[in-house]
Amino acid sequence: MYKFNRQLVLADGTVFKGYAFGANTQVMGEVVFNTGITGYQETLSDPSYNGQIITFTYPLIGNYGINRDDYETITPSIKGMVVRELCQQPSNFRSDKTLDQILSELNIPGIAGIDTRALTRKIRSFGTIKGVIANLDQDPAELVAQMQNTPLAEDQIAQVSTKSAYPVAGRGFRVVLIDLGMKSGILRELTARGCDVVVMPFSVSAEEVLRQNPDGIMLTNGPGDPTSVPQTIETIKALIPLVPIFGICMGHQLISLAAGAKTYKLKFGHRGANHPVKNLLTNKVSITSQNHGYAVDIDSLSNTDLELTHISLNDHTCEGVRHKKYLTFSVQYHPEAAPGPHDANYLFDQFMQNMAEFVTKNKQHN
Ligand SMILES: NC(=O)CC[C@H](N)C(=O)O
Repeated sequence: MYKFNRQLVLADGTVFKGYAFGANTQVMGEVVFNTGITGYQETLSDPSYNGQIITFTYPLIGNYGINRDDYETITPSIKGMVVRELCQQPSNFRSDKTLDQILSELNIPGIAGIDTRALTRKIRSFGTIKGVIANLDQDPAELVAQMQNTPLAEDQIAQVSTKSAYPVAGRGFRVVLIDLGMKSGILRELTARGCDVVVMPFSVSAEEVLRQNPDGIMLTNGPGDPTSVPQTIETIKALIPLVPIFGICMGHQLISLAAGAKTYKLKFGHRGANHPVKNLLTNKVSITSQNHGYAVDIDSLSNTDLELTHISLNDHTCEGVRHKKYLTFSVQYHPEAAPGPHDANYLFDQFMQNMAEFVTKNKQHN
C-alpha cells in the first residue's frame, strides 16, 4: 500500500492528504476546478491559470500523456495540480512523456488520490479559496497563517505578457495582438486565416498600436482581475472608435470596462470544455471552452454603447457583447477552442469580415 506523503491545505483549515507527483516543492495559489474530460495539457499551459492550483473533476488524468503540439504557452505558470487518479502509463501515439514527468521538469507540484468531488463541492458552496500544496511534515495551522499573510499577486498580466513587441509575419490583414497572457491557439487561428500579426505587450499605448497601421486589434485572454490594468483599459478606450477589435475572455472584460461597464468576481467561475452559451442574435447554442473567474455585469451594460450578444445557459451571466456603433465585439469564452470544442470558431471569421469592411471603407489604396 502507498503511504500519504503530500497534503493540500485550504485557507479555512481543511486538509486533504494524498500522494506526491510532479515537482517536490511547496506552493500557494487560488484553488479552482476544471470540468473538462480531456484537455489537461492545454489547461496546465493556459496562462490565464497563472498562480492557480487546478483541481480536475474528471477522475482519471494523464491517460493520453503529454505531446509536443498541444501546449498553449512555452512556459506554463500554474502553481499546482490536484487529481483523483494519476495515470502513469499513458497510451496515445502522440504521447512523448507522462504528466508526472512534465510537471517535474516545469517545477510544478501535483497531488493525487484526493477526493476531488468533496473538494469541488466545497469550492462550489463557499467559492474559490487559497490553498497550499506541501509535504506532510508541514504543520497545517502554520500554512493557514502563511496564507492569511500572503495576498494573491496583483501584477498577474505583467507576469505573463510579452516584454517586447514581435512580428508573426503573414500576407493578409495586419492585426495588432495585445498580449495579456495569450494562448497560442489565438495566434494559430489568426495565422491560419493569413493574418500579418504584430504581438505587443499589455502596456502598449494607443499611439504605438496605431503606428503599426492595423486593420484590426485582437485582445487576448489573461490572468487575474481585469481592473488591475487601467492603462490597457485607456488604450482600448482610445482604439474602439478607430479600428475593429475582437476580444476574448480578459479582452472581453477590458472592452466592457473601457466602454463604461462593470466587472465582478464570480463565486467559483467557469472552467472546462463543456459550457453551453446562447447567441442571442441567432438563438443558437454553442458548447464552449471556458476559463474565467470574473464576469461583466449585465445590468451595467445599459449605461454603455455595448449590447449583450451571448449568455451562459448555466447561470445566465454575460458571455458576449458588441458595440452599437463600431466594429468591436467580444466573448467571455474561448473560440480558439483549445482543447475544443470548435462550435464558436466562426467568431474569427466574423473578425475577418469586420476587418474587410473596415479596409474597404477606410483604406482604399490608389
Ligand atoms: N481566460 C481569461 O482571460 C480569464 C480572464 C480573467 N482572468 C478571469 O478570470 O475572469
